[in-house]
Amino acid sequence: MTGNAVETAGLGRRYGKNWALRDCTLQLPAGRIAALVGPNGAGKSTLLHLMVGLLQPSAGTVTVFGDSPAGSLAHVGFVAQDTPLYRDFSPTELIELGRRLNRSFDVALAKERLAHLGIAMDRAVGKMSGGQRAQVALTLAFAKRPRLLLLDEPVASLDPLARREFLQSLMGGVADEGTTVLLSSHLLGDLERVCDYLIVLNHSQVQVVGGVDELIADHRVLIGPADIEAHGLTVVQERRTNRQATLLVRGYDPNVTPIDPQWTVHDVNLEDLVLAYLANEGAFSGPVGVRP
Ligand SMILES: Nc1ncnc2c1ncn2[C@@H]1O[C@H](COP(=O)(O)OP(=O)(O)OP(=O)(O)O)[C@@H](O)[C@H]1O
Repeated sequence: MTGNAVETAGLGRRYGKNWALRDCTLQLPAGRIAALVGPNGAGKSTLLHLMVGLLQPSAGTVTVFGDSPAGSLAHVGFVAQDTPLYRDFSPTELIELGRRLNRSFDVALAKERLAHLGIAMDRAVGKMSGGQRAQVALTLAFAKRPRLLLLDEPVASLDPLARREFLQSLMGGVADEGTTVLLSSHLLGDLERVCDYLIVLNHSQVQVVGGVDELIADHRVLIGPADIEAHGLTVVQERRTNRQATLLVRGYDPNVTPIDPQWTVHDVNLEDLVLAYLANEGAFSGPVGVRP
């Protein structure tokens, strides 16, 4: 599938005088598994709620597969942070509800997944553990066979085994169906394993957006003696001790910007990259590394 699953332009949402999300312009290309990361209160849930039309923008626009959020709802699966389900309903009843509400609802997939997870089909979800409830909510979202799956911290309440199972089925599902996924989480290690696109929000604004491979390729860690500089490079994060300097830089190309040979150059991983940007929130006011 080509094109963008989601496009936002100047999107913002305000509560009173405070912006929960501000001037957010981004594209999420179809078929990607995207990580949405940022500190508490950065605006991640707000962005997801705007994408499904649960919130209305105070500024700007958001489209999903070229349509309004309301117009594209049939193609979107959403699991909110608190996995809201009808607490008195059992999985059997929720599956029946899903089938009646969505013509494409995959009853067999839902039943198989819950059986595989050992979840009681006739027990009210209100009596289940938080992790089991999360699994039921995720299963219902999967079974809708959406083109876009929006997940707000879906693995937070899952145990390590369940987390791995969930992430594997997520990758499998996307490979099979071409589903676009946007997944908010604080677990950077998990995200690194499954995501190929990254959106970093910080203080209500987009700080980084782009393909993970392109972003990794565009950044390097330089390590050298404490007293040398890296002239001509964009430094995202700089740490100096008495003996050593460690810089995370963007756009390093040895053919364009020769550096002091005392620097050693190292690759970055996603976790280092995200943490460097989050630690240096003031340095960049708009998105960087935009190469979908
Ligand atoms: N209903 C509301 N009324 C007032 N302010 C709100 C409301 N919902 C969110 N906010 C504020 O908007 C900002 C963004 O909140 P949001 O829930 O989108 O952040 P988040 O990145 O999802 O955070 P977390 O990682 O803690 O879930 C926060 O400062 C929050 O206090």
